[in-house]
Amino acid sequence: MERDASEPDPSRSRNGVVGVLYGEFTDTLNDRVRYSVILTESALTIQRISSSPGRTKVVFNLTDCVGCRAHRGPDSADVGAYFTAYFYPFKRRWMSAGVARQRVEQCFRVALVQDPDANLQEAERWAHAIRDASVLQAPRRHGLTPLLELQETDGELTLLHITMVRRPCRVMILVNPHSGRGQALHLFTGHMQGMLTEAAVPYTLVITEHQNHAREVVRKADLSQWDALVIMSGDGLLFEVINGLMEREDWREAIQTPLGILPGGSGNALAASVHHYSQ
Ligand SMILES: Nc1ncnc2c1ncn2[C@@H]1O[C@H](COP(=O)(O)OP(=O)(O)OP(=O)(O)O)[C@@H](O)[C@H]1O
Repeated sequence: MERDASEPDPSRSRNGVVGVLYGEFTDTLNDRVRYSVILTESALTIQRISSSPGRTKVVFNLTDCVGCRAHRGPDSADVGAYFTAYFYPFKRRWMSAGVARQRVEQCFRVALVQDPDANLQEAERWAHAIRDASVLQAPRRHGLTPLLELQETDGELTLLHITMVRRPCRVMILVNPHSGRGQALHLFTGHMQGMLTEAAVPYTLVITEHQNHAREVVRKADLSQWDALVIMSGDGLLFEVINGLMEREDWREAIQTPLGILPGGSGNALAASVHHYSQ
């Protein structure tokens, strides 16, 4: 008898969870600690394999995942490979009632065989699958472009199919190093740079050197090179960037460029209100 397509495929099901991928990997520091890892369309479920009962299962929502990469370990004699997923889930703050996004890194060692290349291939397969699944959970965040497949019949257009295509979101980041009592650049290198690397977002950093520098850069920039302009500063630099865009001959298109603001100033009223209302 043929299996109903709507029924879960039992070969991809473990502990009642239907997975896109299922694997067993070891802890990065201790080979004797093993985890079962299940990737579904919406979550990564990690369970410590242990004979003693207890709450060892952790579920990460893929909407909180910014990226995942496969890599080798620091020891060249190690045949194992690794994949690391980066999550920013909401968590309760220490000694506070509020919640905030906090970074969680999950790294696994893949040592299925003695061949390091085969292990790396498996780690890459996982990293790829986790990235793809998280992109589909948060298409706008990952810069997915919908491709519409249309068919023309007797002058009428019919939509056949929508495919989401991923292309890297290229960002120009403008930082005023004097902003926020000189803290903006430090905040960028200390926090933002790492997150951009984890999310594999290619960016160009512009550190402003004088008043109206950002305005000139934006006025002259080839905007087809960028998917977004992000300002890390107080409110002043954002106004410069908007003025620069509005002074261009192609200002009608230019002002459509997505703008972002990261709080780097002392007051950050605009960044706070924009981010508050976008939640
Ligand atoms: N390298 C620079 N040297 C001097 N002035 C700069 C430089 N880069 C930008 N500026 C100017 O500094 C002004 C204030 O910048 P911004 O709003 O980013 O910081 P801030 O005043 O520290 O922020 P906040 O108002 O929140 O304290 C901007 O209008 C900009 O023209």
